[in-house]
Amino acid sequence: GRFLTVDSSEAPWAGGAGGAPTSARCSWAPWPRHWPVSSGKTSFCGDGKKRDADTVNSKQLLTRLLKYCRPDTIHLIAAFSFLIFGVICDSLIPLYQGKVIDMLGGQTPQSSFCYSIGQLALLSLGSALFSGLRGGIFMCSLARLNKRLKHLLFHTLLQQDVNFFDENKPGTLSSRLHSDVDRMGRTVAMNANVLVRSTVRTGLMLKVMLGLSWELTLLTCIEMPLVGLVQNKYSTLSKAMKDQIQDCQAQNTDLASQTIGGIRTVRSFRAERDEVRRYNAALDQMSRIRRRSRVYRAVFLLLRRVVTLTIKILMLLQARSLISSDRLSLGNLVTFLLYQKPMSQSLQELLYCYGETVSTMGVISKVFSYIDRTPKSQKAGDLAPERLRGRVTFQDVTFSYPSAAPGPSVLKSVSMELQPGKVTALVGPSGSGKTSCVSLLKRLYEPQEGQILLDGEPLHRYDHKFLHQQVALVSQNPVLFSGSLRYNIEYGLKDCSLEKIREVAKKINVDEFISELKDEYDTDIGECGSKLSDGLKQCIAIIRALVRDPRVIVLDEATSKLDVKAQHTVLPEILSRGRTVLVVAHQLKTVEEADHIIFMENGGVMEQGTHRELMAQGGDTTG
Ligand SMILES: Nc1ncnc2c1ncn2[C@@H]1O[C@H](COP(=O)(O)OP(=O)(O)OP(=O)(O)O)[C@@H](O)[C@H]1O
Repeated sequence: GRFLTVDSSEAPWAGGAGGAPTSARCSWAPWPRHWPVSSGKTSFCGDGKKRDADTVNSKQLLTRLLKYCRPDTIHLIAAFSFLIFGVICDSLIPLYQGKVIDMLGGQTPQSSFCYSIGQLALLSLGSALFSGLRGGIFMCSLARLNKRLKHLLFHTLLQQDVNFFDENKPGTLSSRLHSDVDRMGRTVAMNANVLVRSTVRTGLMLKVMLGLSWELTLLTCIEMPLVGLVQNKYSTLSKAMKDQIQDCQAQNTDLASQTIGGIRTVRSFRAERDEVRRYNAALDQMSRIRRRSRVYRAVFLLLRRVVTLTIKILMLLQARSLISSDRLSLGNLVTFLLYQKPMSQSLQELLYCYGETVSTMGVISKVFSYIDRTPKSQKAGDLAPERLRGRVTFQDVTFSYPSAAPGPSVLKSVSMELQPGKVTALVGPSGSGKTSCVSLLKRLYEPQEGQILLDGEPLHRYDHKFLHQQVALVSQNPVLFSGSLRYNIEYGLKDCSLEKIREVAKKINVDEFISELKDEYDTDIGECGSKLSDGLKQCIAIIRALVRDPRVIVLDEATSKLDVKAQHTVLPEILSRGRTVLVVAHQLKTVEEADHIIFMENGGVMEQGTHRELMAQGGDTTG
């Protein structure tokens, strides 16, 4: 019935007599007034100004996190009420147990004994019932909070500019989205839960214990500051270890998913052993960090145990003297001892919770920094004209990838024009900047200088959806998603009928082939289209572009995997309706039929003209 759903390795107090808050991070203060870290670098000994800033920052982060719980306010009020009732029952149980033990002597009438047993049973029942209700409601609220945060983070991630994904690896982002958000939710739920439960319980128990023996209570309370001193040191080390483990975990996830995702390449190069070795090396590094972390933990636990045992011995000596001087009955001693363990557990829970919160601050601040990140690219406008001609103009475009090291620009003052109803070919050797031009045309990046115009208007003035519907790209290796053929074709379109898809498929001669498949357009294509041939993948990508009826279509070696017959069927359909067509190619001889050819080299336009003109000027430098 405990809501504190930290797994046993993380919640050491749950481990019985030997349980000690291994991660409780620092001082003996019952509740944190100063979070020692937010960025993960500061310790208790940091300078005052930095600590104040961290404190404010941490408070803001926690307050903000709590705000996300608002939709569950009613549930949380109910859960906290059950929590308080449960704690009251819990705290009274040892008192009644002591009473019953004192009655075992034989002088007490049977009816009083039965009455006390009844009270004890009622309290136990109440404790179990309230704890169960509290746990259930808290769990539901936590699940809802997690869902809310994940939804928000995923939504924000998808809004980011492409450069953000160049800088952040998919494995790291996925780890933030899943494990970090889970941890954030758990921290806030645990904090609130433990704070209320342990504070109420500690207060009630302290009152009863002081009534039984102030000397023994004092000894019980001395334990905490002593343990706090040891924990203070341990917390700093443990925090650094946790950060390292987290980074290492993200790297390992990345490595494994890259290898599994690229299994075909791995297999074809017989690189399985190398990959296993690479993964093993990563695991070894992780083991080394974990081992060091376990050693710190073992030393900490040992020191803690020594303190606890010393206090226990002192308490037994004191109890003996109290009993022999008739200032304490045996029943009262049993009651005291029954209180002592939950009491120190409560304090440990508070400490653990404090430590867990402190170590989660870095995670919370990282997740919020993603949620708060505003895309660096210019906001899209709302231009969506009914008629678009499709004239594209590059005006003195200079561009470097933001994630690249400083160096010469990838595109240097590129100026060119793509005319409606004409096929323009962008030709050049590898690395000359052709794909970069296409990426800018699709507004995946923004040029640092110059601008790109569509029908005379800068691209950023167009509505985001409209622009991507009007400017379609078909690449050599189109990215398809797991799901059906139809899902992939109508990807991102809300109102695409099967008839429309069929119509386009017929025009490029693949409808018959698809209709012969078992589930026709609902056929599952496997992960990333792995069940399709490369040629069919390109056909699907072409249909996906054409059902949008774009005015500008970019073919980045898009028909390279189609046979000659298929190419001759597909191309007229692409060129129809007076579209602006941009074909990207490496060699002049593959674009003989283009109306206009732009030859690029080293990020600049070297020459342009018809095929005949360019051949007359010296031909294809790429051979
Ligand atoms: N995401 C990126 N981040 C940093 N640099 C990049 C990125 N993509 C491409 N580049 C660099 O930009 C330059 C131009 O690359 P681009 O892909 O535009 O050339 P390309 O002509 O299309 O080559 P290819 O024909 O081989 O596709 C290259 O030096 C490349 O290394």
